[in-house]
Amino acid sequence: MAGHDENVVWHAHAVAQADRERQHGHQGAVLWFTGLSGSGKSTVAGALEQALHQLGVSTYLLDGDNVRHGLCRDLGFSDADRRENIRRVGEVARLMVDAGLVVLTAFISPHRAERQMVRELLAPGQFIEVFVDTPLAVCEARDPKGLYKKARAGELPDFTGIDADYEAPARPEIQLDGEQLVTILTAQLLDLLRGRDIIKA
Ligand SMILES: Nc1ncnc2c1ncn2[C@@H]1O[C@H](COP(=O)(O)OS(=O)(=O)O)[C@@H](OP(=O)(O)O)[C@H]1O
Ligand SMILES: Nc1ncnc2c1ncn2[C@@H]1O[C@H](COP(=O)(O)OP(=O)(O)O)[C@@H](O)[C@H]1O
Repeated sequence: MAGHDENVVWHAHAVAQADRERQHGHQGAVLWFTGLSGSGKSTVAGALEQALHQLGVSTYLLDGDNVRHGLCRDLGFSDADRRENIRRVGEVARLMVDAGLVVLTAFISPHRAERQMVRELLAPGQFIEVFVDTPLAVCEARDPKGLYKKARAGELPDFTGIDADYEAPARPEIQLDGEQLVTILTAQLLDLLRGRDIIKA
């Protein structure tokens, strides 16, 4: 893969992130949801996006299932491919934060190192790690796509939580109890965004 080219120079544009944020009436930030398959990342991120949209906040939801149909369609689930998946999504999220959006991402993102890599792409306070903490047994019982069943049967190798690692965040900005009602979890996240002055109180 081509690396950084010393002949390519960063161009500072006349309209800056702060100008775009002023126009939106809120700050740009990324809410980085992480958790096991079936923990509720997409569901909670989707409910929060709907609530934010109703409040007039400019949002975008990047979801693993969808991104893997396009931007990351060439990637599988080896450690190297997951890393590249998260790197690309991190870069896209960074551009969207620069555009002044509240970005929600829903990726398993199982490794601490990759989540830290994305954190370091963003300015302090703009990366909010949301750990959707749902026990493996609960995720496995939900199994909406039947993937745990396949993984247990040995038909889906490298499945997170079964035969691939999930490293829980040590210090997420917020840890959600994934067995609580989605409305309660959404309210907790709205409080966090207000408390951090990302959206208006
Ligand atoms: N081997 C393996 N391990 C984990 N997940 C798998 C696997 N194979 C397919 N899937 C499906 O892909 C979704 C996870 O994709 P992500 O892009 O979020 O994964 S990662 O962050 O790169 O680890 C995940 O979606 P969610 O259930 O929404 O998390 C699964 O539906
Ligand atoms: N807080 C919750 N309480 C009960 N069921 C939930 C909750 N959050 C999600 N679910 C259900 O769990 C399943 C997995 O949720 P999903 O959002 O697809 O998880 P993920 O994106 O982490 O894979 C879905 O069937 C969803 O309806």
